[in-house]
Amino acid sequence: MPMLPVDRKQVKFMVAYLMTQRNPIIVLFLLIGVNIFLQIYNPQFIQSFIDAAKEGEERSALAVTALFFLLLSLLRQAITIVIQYVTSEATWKITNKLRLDLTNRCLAYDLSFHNRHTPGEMVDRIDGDVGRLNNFLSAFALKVISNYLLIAAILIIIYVIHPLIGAAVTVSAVLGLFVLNKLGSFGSATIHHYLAESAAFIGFIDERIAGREDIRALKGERHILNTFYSKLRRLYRIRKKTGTNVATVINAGELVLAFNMASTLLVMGLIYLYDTRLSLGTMFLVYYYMTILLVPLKNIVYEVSDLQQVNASLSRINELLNYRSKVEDTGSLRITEDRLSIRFDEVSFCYDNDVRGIHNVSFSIPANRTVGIIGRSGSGKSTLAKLIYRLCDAQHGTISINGTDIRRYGLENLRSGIAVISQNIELFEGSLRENITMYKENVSDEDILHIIGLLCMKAWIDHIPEGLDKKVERDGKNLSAGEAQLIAFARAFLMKPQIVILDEATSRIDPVTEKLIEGAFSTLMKNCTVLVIAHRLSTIRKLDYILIMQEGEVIEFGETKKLELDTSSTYFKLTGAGEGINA
Ligand SMILES: Nc1ncnc2c1ncn2[C@@H]1O[C@H](COP(=O)(O)OP(=O)(O)OP(=O)(O)O)[C@@H](O)[C@H]1O
Repeated sequence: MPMLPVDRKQVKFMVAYLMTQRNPIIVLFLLIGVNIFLQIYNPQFIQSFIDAAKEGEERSALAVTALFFLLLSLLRQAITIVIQYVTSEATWKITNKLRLDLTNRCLAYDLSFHNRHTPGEMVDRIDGDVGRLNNFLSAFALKVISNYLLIAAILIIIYVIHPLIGAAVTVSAVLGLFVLNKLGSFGSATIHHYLAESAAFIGFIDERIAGREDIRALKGERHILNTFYSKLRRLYRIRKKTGTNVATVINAGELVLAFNMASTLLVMGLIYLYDTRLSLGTMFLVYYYMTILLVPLKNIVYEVSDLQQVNASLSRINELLNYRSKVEDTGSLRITEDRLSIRFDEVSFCYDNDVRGIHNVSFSIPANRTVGIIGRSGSGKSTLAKLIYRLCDAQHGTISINGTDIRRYGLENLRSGIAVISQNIELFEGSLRENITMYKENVSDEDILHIIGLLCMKAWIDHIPEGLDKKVERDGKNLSAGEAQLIAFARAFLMKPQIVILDEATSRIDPVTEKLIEGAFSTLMKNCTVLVIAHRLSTIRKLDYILIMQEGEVIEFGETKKLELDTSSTYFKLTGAGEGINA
């Protein structure tokens, strides 16, 4: 198809998705074929009608011809409705699969990807871009295909009727298509630019709305509104430019078609004057075909702008699907042991913006032992957790579990054994049960209540009249921060992890509940290797090991008991200096 300014890779990609709905698409092509046949065949009744009327045919015979014309027109309309239904059904299935694939990929991508793309931007890609693609497939792709088939069929039939007129119409149509094709690529770059800016704008709004409470508390509204306004102005300017380009394409296309139609009609008139074999009915038939021909050609002009948007959306979808995660899931080993040791060997990691996460970190935690990690804010404590969980991979050094590099384990298998509980707890709209089980259907209420009991949270759940059926609102709005943390604990221990990472996990719980929970932890964590990231020394005193971070480096690592007695150790000085102090 000469009109499609879509690159080959994107066509290949779309074909792969279209193939998932092979049968409905075959049915569609058959229906489109019948539809085109009727469009070509039906006008011949008009030709017969005109010629018969001119020759004084009986009224009843004329009425039969007219009736056939009407019946076939009705049949064509019915087929058009079926085509629309099957198309919309198939395209929804295709684009929903694409939405699912994109969401899955985005969830699996590494930290570096998520650092670069805000959630709002991803929503625009997964829903906005795929939505545009859906419109393209349902309202456009099939229309374009039928348009081209119809153009070809009309040209053939006009050739059959009169080769010279056929040649004139073909020259006119090919010229028209050539010019439209040239117009098609005009403005594609501005549309791409507009879509990228619009996604970033949605990301901006999303982030500001999420941070509304802090913005209000810190009186940041004025600044936010000013930035919002300047971004809107920028978007408006780009949109104006894009709109001008699209309008130019449509108007220029219309002009080309009008000129083409007029000149072809002139040529046809001349041929009619000199060729006495041509009847009035035949001339009307050719004219009728020409008017039908104008419809797909005009459609193509209007759809050029849609196509440009889809082209831009397709390349953005492809970009998202083809992103090469820096955390590659190439390992095939499975963790089979219950007891897991963790070892860091000269591990260094830098974030994308060249910020040093950790540098040359080495330590070793034996299986089923506990380690408390302390250090000033930004010293790299959470980075250690992200590396063990493989949200990102170290650029240097090796992290191993039971002596094997963690990159050699399957990612899902590795993560399934690690529970990370942090301050940022994500809760979802649904029941308390769903939020604890994370939608796993094979977890019974008894299992949940057992864990809740072990975590000494029974009094809390008994206090809730609806129990596990309690409705949790979006983002856990109807729960306190402490309650959200309790849910996170239940959620984590329900998965029976072998490694538990607590990143400031009890910071929002009241001191009485914290004491209760700490007691429960010691039972639950007996069979786990545990890393506790903390700001308060009291939280980690009872743990087996202490690791002190400073500016991305480990400045001390050792057994708590030994460090407590070593007067030269940083830990000794810290505990001597008192509570609540960071290294
Ligand atoms: N996603 C990120 N992208 C870029 N830099 C980051 C990212 N996360 C952390 N950093 C940077 O890496 C360094 C270590 O951060 P990390 O979160 O590990 O510190 P931390 O000791 O856990 O701090 P806190 O106690 O405040 O949680 C900091 O300088 C921080 O700015």
